[in-house]
Amino acid sequence: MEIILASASPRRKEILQNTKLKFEIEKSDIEEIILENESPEDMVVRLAYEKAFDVAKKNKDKLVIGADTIVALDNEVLGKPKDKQEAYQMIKKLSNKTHKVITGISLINLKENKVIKDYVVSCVTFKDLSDDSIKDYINTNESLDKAGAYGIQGYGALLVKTIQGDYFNIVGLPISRLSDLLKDHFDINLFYGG
Ligand SMILES: Cc1cn([C@H]2C[C@H](O)[C@@H](COP(=O)(O)OP(=O)(O)OP(=O)(O)O)O2)c(=O)[nH]c1=O
Repeated sequence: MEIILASASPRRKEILQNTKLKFEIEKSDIEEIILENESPEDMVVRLAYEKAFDVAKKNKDKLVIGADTIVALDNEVLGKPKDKQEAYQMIKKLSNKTHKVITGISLINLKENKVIKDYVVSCVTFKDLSDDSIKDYINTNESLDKAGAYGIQGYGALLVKTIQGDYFNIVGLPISRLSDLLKDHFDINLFYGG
């Protein structure tokens, strides 16, 4: 079965490219709308599904993979900051606390009427950051396209005290869970690619 990753994220592409899987990229153009009274977990699962479904409609015989990542501090969802000022506020909020990074994944093959939805949670504890170190981080310019305004794969690693759970989930694609879902539901083995 041909596979499409419904994502414009270079990180997701890179993580999946570290396996033997052959896939194409086709990005979805859904609007990421936030609904009131929706839990962070429900939200990422819904958005991952909407991204995958948008691409699956145009590719009914293919298997489409969608994902969405957010940062949740208590019950507040931190998505991508709109500017450096908001990025600064987000990092300040995360300082000296533990937050969840949640990635929703959805696998859709409309021909076989299969829709799989799941999510993975990792916990990240930030150091007690000084205002100067937050400023230094914002000046790296890596905040703006990332949930929670940081990238653990870059300078963001310097903000982190500990992590619990799957590192790749924090970067945007929980490859270990995805591998289980592909095997269990589609008989696809990432060690071999097919
Ligand atoms: C917390 C964290 C997030 N991120 C990224 C992962 C996601 O790409 C991004 C969250 O945005 P998403 O909306 O999940 O994804 P995207 O817009 O980049 O790509 P697409 O919707 O086309 O699939 O934040 C990191 O790269 N590192 C981190 O440490």
